[in-house]
Amino acid sequence: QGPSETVVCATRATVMLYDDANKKWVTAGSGPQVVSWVQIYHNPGTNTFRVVGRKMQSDQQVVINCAVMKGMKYNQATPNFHQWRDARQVWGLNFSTKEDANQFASGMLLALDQL
Ligand SMILES: CC(=O)N[C@@H](Cc1ccccc1Cl)C(=O)N1CCC[C@]12C=C[C@@H]1CC[C@@H](C(=O)N[C@@H]3C(=O)N4[C@@H](C=C[C@H]3C)CC[C@H]4C(=O)O)N1C2=O
Repeated sequence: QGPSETVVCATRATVMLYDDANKKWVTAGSGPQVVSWVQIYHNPGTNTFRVVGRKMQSDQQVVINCAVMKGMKYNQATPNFHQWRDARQVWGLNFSTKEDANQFASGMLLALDQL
């Protein structure tokens, strides 16, 4: 979180990327598939939002740092799996509970609404 950013929402999720070449989902980041702490940051100065996720393990590896683009379609494919496209790839969030999923989705929809 930068100095001028506030946190819109924060949940646990496994961050995934769609490997278009092999038509399969892979977990983002290196090493074992672990749950990440995924936050949406807002920079009120520039009115921009980004999704930042860090693995909930010792190295806190950043596995997603993705701008929320105006007009982006946030697809709640299932109650526990939500996905969206950015310029280069498709991101997926696998939530352990519907509550976590709803919490994140409401933060994302709020962000999209303010762009
Ligand atoms: C127009 C457009 O872009 N459409 C996109 C979706 C989209 C629509 C609108 C706006 C943005 C976006 Cl992103 C599209 O369809 N996409 C985006 C890339 C992938 C996919 C294309 C084909 C495959 C077929 C199966 C399906 C899929 O992946 N389902 C999941 C799934 O198989 N899994 C994941 C969990 C649950 C399921 C829901 C966890 C791991 C794995 C598993 O269950 O083991 N697909 C997609 O979602």
